[in-house]
Amino acid sequence: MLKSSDTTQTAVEEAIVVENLRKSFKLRHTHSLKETFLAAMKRKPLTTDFNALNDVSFSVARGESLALLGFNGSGKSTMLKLISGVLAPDHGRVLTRGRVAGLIEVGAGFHPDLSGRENVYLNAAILGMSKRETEARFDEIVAFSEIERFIDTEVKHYSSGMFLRLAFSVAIHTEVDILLIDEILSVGDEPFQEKCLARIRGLHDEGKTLVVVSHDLNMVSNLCQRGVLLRGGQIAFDGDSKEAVALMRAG
Ligand SMILES: Nc1ncnc2c1ncn2[C@@H]1O[C@H](COP(=O)(O)OP(=O)(O)OP(=O)(O)O)[C@@H](O)[C@H]1O
Repeated sequence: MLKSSDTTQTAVEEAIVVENLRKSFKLRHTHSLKETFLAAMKRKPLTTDFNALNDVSFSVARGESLALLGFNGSGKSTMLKLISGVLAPDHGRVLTRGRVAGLIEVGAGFHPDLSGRENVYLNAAILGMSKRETEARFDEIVAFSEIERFIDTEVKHYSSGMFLRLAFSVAIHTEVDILLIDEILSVGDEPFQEKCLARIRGLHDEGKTLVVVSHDLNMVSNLCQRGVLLRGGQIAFDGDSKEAVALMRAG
């Protein structure tokens, strides 16, 4: 089923359709009450709109792996948040088909006062899994994360790597059709990164759709066939991921 505020159907093979997307944020120009007051008196604008993404359109076929590339601040994470539905666009629309799991901010769905065990159930529920489904996969999820000893510890005592391990483990053990992965892989140590990459490749082989953001250009161009290069919130290149990386490196 297609998830969208709009009922227009897309071609069957498309997992994600992004149409004329614009997302702007307000930039504040004052940082104290006094400055705000003085600026208001002088009728100076207190904020200006800044387009993090401006008129971006592309689509991702089912089973495709797409790397979102670009320098710091080019709009990659904003794009992932719009695809996952964490953010709403100011203009345009995003259509997705199937279950979307986003690994966007480490531990974003975690409640600090709950234990790892309770958070597994909470996060799995957020990703659309029933309690019974989670119970059936619980041991596998914890084994993959390799944090068995700490599973009953409150997650506020976890390191960022431990957060990542559990969050990643839950996400890849749920029934997903589209997996969105932001830089977070870099939080894990090398052996865990390798294990995650192998699992992500496995999911792709099974036909899942991937959208990956990473500054590890070699890894991402090996993992993904296609690269979309963002520059200043707009698409500068859309094509072979190795070509996109070469263009990015050229500056
Ligand atoms: N909530 C927000 N409020 C204001 N500005 C924001 C917000 N989120 C993002 N931005 C701005 O939007 C622009 C794009 O940010 P985004 O995080 O999408 O970039 P990015 O390509 O993922 O960068 P990086 O490689 O550094 O992670 C940046 O200039 C950022 O400051």
